[in-house]
This record gives sequence, structure tokens and C-alpha cells, in this order.
Amino acid sequence: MNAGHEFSAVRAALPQWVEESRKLTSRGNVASYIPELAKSPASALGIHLLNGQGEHLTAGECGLPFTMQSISKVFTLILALMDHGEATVFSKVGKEPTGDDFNSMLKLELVEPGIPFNPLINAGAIAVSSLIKGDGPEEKSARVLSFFRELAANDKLDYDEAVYRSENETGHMNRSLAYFLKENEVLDGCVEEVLQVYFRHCSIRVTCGDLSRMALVLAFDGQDTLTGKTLIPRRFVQIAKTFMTTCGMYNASGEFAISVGLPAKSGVSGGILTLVPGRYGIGVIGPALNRKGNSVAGVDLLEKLSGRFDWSLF
Ligand SMILES: NC(=O)CC[C@H](N)C(=O)O
Repeated sequence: MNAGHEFSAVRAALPQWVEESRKLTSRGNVASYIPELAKSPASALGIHLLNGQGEHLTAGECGLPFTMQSISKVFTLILALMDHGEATVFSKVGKEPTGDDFNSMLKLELVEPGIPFNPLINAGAIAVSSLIKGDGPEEKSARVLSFFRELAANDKLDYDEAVYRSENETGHMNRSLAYFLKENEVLDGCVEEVLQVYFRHCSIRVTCGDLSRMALVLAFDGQDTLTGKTLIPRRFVQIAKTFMTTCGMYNASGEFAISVGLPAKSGVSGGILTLVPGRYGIGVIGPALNRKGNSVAGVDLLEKLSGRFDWSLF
């Protein structure tokens, strides 16, 4: 199918598929371990798909704002790589999937040296947050926010203060991971300051449109095709997409690779950022999560799209 035909076919199919997938939201639950996230609308489902010419398709509640949560980890990894290069980053964090829950401590104690398995689990992303350059947590967070604004081409991106506070007050598991990393000399500096940077980037508020624009940069190897600017070196996009494929959907990444076959990253807010290389950036929101912590309806919708239009990379 040529690109124009496919775009029209996606346009024609999307509204009905969103309504079909939405039915699955009753089988999931919104995250409540960050109390503020429990207020998310459980039956929402929205999608925004953007191509390299800037044409977009939307369906469902695509304008719903939500926090990036774990999706942000892809881009803080990229910023840390741009700040320090591969050798330094991969001295603090590994390259392998865990098969465990995203906030698990288990493997930190089982391996030598006790560095986190990969940058997309919480322990790994906290280690990455400690690598962001800047004079103190405010400056580091400001650098992250301005990088995200540039990628999303949206100067208005900002924090959801209520979600930030909610996670900061209740993030005991992340605190224990961070202190463990400090003990293992993976984290430099003050643990509370590193956590501030981590909780801040998780709380950046976006819509599906913002995610699709950020994903489009990855789909085109670091180029913003709409401005002609190179925003990320190709090598770092390659690293990010590899982690998204092997670890991006937590311990359901293998299943997702089989059923959808695209690099993707999900967050506990119910967002999913994914891309079809050289073609589309895609943002999805569906706050009701399955048992592995991924948007139950969002995954179903992506399965429909990838299956019908043969998007799997494999
Ligand atoms: N899976 C997620 O989206 C986790 C991010 C969340 N901020 C946490 O640390 O628990």
C-alpha cells in the first residue's frame, strides 16, 4: 500500500477501532500508587498519529492532558548520552531487560557491580537522572524541560505540580532504590536532589500530539522533519529505539514485540509513545492499565493498527 493510501485507510479505520478498543478499558485499572493518578478518566482512549510532512490523524480523547511518567525516561537517557557519551552512561546503567516489575529492587542485589539492568526501569532512570548536567536540581530539571519542549515543538510543556507533589510525597519505593544505588556508588551527589530531577521529569504534562511529535523525531533518526533541524545524534536515537524495543513496555516487552513489533515506551499514566520508522510518530493515551502496567486499550489499538497495516519491524 503506498503512503497516501495507507494514511487514508488509517483515517477511515481509526474512529471505529478506538471505540472497539475502548471496551477493553473496563478490564484495566488506573494507577493509584501515585494518588493523584487515580483521578484519571478510566474509560478514556485517544490517539494522535503524525507523518513526516506534518499531516496528522486523531481519534478519541486525543486532547486529554496526562503526565509522561516512564515515557520521559527515553528522553532523559538521550540527554544524558548527549551530555556524557556512551562510555560514562553505560558505566552507571546496563543494557539488558530484567523480566521484573519496573520498580523492582530484586536484581540490584543479585549482580556485580550493582548497577541497574537498563535505563528504562526506575532504578536505571534514577541513575540516568543523576547524570543530567546542570548546577543543582533546578538547573538540571530546566535543561530536561527545555529539551522536551524542543522535541515536542511546544514551548508550553510544563510540570503537573499536583502529580509531582503526589509522587514526591509517596515515592517510598523510588527513594529506597535511590538510596540503594547511592550505597553502591552508582549515584553521585545528594539522593533527594536526584529524586527531585527524576520526579520532575516524570511529571511533565503532555497530550498525544506532543508525544507524536517527540516520536516523529525518533522515527526520522533524530531529525525534526518539520523544521529541518537535527535534534538528536542518530547513534543515540538508535540506542533509545533499541531499549524501547527490548524494555519499553516493562516486562511485557517481548509480548508487545510479537503482537505490535514497534519501538514503544509506556508510562503508568496510560500513555504510550511509539513510532513507525521513517513514517509516523504516534502518541496514545488510555489510563486503564493491564496487570503489567501498560494501557490495556492502547496496546489493543496498536495491535489492530500494526496488524492491519503490517507495521511490525520483524
Ligand atoms: N512506570 C512508570 O511510569 C513509573 C514512573 C513513575 N514516576 C514511578 O517512578 O513510579
